[in-house]
Amino acid sequence: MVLPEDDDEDDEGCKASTAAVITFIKSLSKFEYGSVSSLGVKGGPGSGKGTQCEKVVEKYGFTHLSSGDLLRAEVASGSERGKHLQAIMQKGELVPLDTVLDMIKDAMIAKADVSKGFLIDGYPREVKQGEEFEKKIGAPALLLYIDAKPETMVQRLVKRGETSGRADDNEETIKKRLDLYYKATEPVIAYYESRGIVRKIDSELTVDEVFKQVSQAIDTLK
Ligand SMILES: Nc1ncnc2c1ncn2[C@H]1C[C@H](O)[C@@H](COP(=O)(O)OP(=O)(O)O)O1
Ligand SMILES: [Mg+2]
Repeated sequence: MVLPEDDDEDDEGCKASTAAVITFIKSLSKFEYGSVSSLGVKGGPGSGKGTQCEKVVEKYGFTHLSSGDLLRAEVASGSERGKHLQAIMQKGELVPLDTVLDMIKDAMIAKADVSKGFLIDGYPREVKQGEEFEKKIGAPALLLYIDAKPETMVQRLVKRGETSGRADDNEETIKKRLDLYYKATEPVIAYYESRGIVRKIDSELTVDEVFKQVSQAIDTLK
């Protein structure tokens, strides 16, 4: 899936300054926050990533960056890129690699001076995205793997769909998203597992019990 050419209009002009800011972020996070510069949060749709991230933000002062939320905000803006993205997301497909990474990068730059760390929720979806993230931003300190059974995820999403207004919280799209999740995400988990940074969180429990495990994982970084 390729975006229209004119999306890259100002790309060249921005590249140099973006690179400088990213270098600045990296040195800043190393200097002030040790290794807690970015934390990946993975798990299937409906596993509870958003719910847990919200609690981490509250307790640890991290900034929550959900790739899905960033994309939905772009759609809500009504831009040409947003319209194109909406069509892809409605089908339950993955949006182009560079688009998501650029949005995450921009959001990190915007919060670099006020954030204690970043929760990168729902990204990378594919190993290739993970490699791109490391090239352009840096390796995550930890990967929280929010693990729930497929039945649990479907059940939670159907329920969320009653109030979320999300175009993709309907049963047909949910099934597609779960299929895609298992195909694309398991290699991603394996990729980070080989580096020893995955912390598996049992998300079949209550929100608070899940959060206890999440907190323990984050506390090991201090
Ligand atoms: N541990 C838990 N027990 C019960 N419901 C939960 C839960 N964690 C999250 N939920 C609910 C909240 C949402 O309505 C729905 C999906 O959660 P979410 O945080 O939006 O998931 P995700 O961001 O991984 O898609 O399930
Ligand atoms: Mg979410």
